[in-house]
Amino acid sequence: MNNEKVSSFKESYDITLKIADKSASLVKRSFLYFIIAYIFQGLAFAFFFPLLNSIFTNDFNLNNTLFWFGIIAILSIVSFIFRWLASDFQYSKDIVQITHDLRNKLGEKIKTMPLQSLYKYRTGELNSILAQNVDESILHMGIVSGMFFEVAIVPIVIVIATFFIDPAMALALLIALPIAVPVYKWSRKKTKWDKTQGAKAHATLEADTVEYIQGLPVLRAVNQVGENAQNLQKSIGILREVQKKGLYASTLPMIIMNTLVEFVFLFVLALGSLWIANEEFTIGALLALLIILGRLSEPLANFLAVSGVLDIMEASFKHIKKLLDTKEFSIKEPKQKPTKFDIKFENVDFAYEGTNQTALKSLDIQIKDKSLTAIVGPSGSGKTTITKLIMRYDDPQNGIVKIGDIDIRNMEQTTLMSYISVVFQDVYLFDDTILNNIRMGKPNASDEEVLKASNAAFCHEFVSRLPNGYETKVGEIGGSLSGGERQRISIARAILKNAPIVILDEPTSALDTQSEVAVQNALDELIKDKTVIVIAHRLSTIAHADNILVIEDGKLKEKGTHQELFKKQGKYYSMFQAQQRVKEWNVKSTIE
Ligand SMILES: Nc1ncnc2c1ncn2[C@@H]1O[C@H](COP(=O)(O)OP(=O)(O)OP(=O)(O)O)[C@@H](O)[C@H]1O
Repeated sequence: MNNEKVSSFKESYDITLKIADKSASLVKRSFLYFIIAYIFQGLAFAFFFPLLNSIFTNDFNLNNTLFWFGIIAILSIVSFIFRWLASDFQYSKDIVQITHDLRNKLGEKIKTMPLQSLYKYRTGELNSILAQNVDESILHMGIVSGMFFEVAIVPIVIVIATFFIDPAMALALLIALPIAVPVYKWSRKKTKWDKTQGAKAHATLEADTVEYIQGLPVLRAVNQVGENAQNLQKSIGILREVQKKGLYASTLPMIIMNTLVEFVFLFVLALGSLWIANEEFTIGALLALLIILGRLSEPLANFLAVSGVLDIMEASFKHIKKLLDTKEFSIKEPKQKPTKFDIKFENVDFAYEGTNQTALKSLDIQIKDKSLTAIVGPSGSGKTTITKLIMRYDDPQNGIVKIGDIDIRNMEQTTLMSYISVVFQDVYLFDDTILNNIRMGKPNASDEEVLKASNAAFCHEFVSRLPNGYETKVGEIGGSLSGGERQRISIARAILKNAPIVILDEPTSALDTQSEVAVQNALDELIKDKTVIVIAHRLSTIAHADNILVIEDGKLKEKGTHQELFKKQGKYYSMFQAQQRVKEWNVKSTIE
């Protein structure tokens, strides 16, 4: 448990500046002001010795006393001004701006990073980085930095300044150091594990909760609600354990530190009394020493109480940095835009990260502009992977994917995606109005354009039956839209987008016959004059395709029209025959 490495202050400082990014100079300025403020405060404390000595002396001199009062007052005022200037950064809009910029930067990263890298994160994890970690790192930094500089600088300045006034007193002040430093280090080490684990446990709980709620309908269907609730319960239990340990870990060092301060107090009092008795020390000096010790004990205890926050910050920083460091797609120069929309795979090899199995092997395929191409093949043969690479899910390890003879790596991601519409089997509807759900295909579309697309996708009739028509919120009607209706909304989106390439992951395969006819009519509208790629599971639906690509084990096995492939009596033929047999068998068993 205690093997967690505590970062050095230099490491923490560097990562802080990296996170603050273009506001790094504000952070540096604030830190510098804190350092100046606490140097002045330390000096003010150190001058308590001459002040109290001049008060508790036999030959009291008012001018002398006022002089030291004046010096302390000036130092305190200067310290106050610099603390104010440093804190201005904490409480002013700067820190909120850094938090805002960081969230935007992370959001931009999520938007542009390869989907392959994105999918390694669980939804709840990203949630937790954007919402919780950003606040934990930046906002906490503002609060803790002042405390940290106070504890780190004031004692050092006091000891150094005292050394020039009275070396014996400086040594007396140092007696707490050999114990305080190890207690601090021990405390940091002890809380480190718990805080790191705490952040992890929070992120896991959040991810488990999101997944549990999202998967609830499926879990209910397979009667596994209780089983999965156990997982969620486990995450809750782990968080409780970590929090319990965390509290224990931070309380013990605090008690020890407070006790230590009290012992140092007693020790200095005893030593001071002895020196006074031997006339080696004045009452004033002893009083000054006790005042300084009393003044130091409070920030020391406070800092120890919040030093665990440094670990929380560090854990948050690490999560943020990992996300920021994720590789981005590099856009090759010169950036280009295609004028036609045929698609080519030239000798493409692709393996998913973390697997040693190639999903696509030396794949060469050509999809003609404004043609309908079907991709068929056994489950796991690589059909979906082909469509993912067209959308630049990730770059292939070898080979090139081209649209209109241009390497897609020469296109901006947004440009590339503007050329492609996708209709999946599962349609995701956002919790917004039906109108806005369709408008997503073209955010600046007028209401008229949206209605036209809706009509073309055969949505109008069922939308008119909804309580508030197009203004009905998807959340309000819950899951009451049928699969076919959801499909048609997604087709309306695609019609509105009017992209030259359309990818269909056989959207009708899960529908009943009536819905299938409606969706098919909508699709016919969508694919007019487009480069269309259909991932087909039921071969009977793609007999009319201009070209059929048969994929097996990540390679192109056959290509041609239905008639050509049928005549060839190869893989396609045997797949077709097998499906026909299943169909006949289904019909027979229904009749019987
Ligand atoms: N995210 C992923 N990580 C690792 N391997 C993956 C991932 N997605 C797919 N694969 C693997 O890549 C290979 C090709 O998968 P792909 O989804 O392209 O097949 P498919 O032909 O579309 O299958 P299906 O018809 O069942 O949808 C399979 O071996 C699959 O297990």
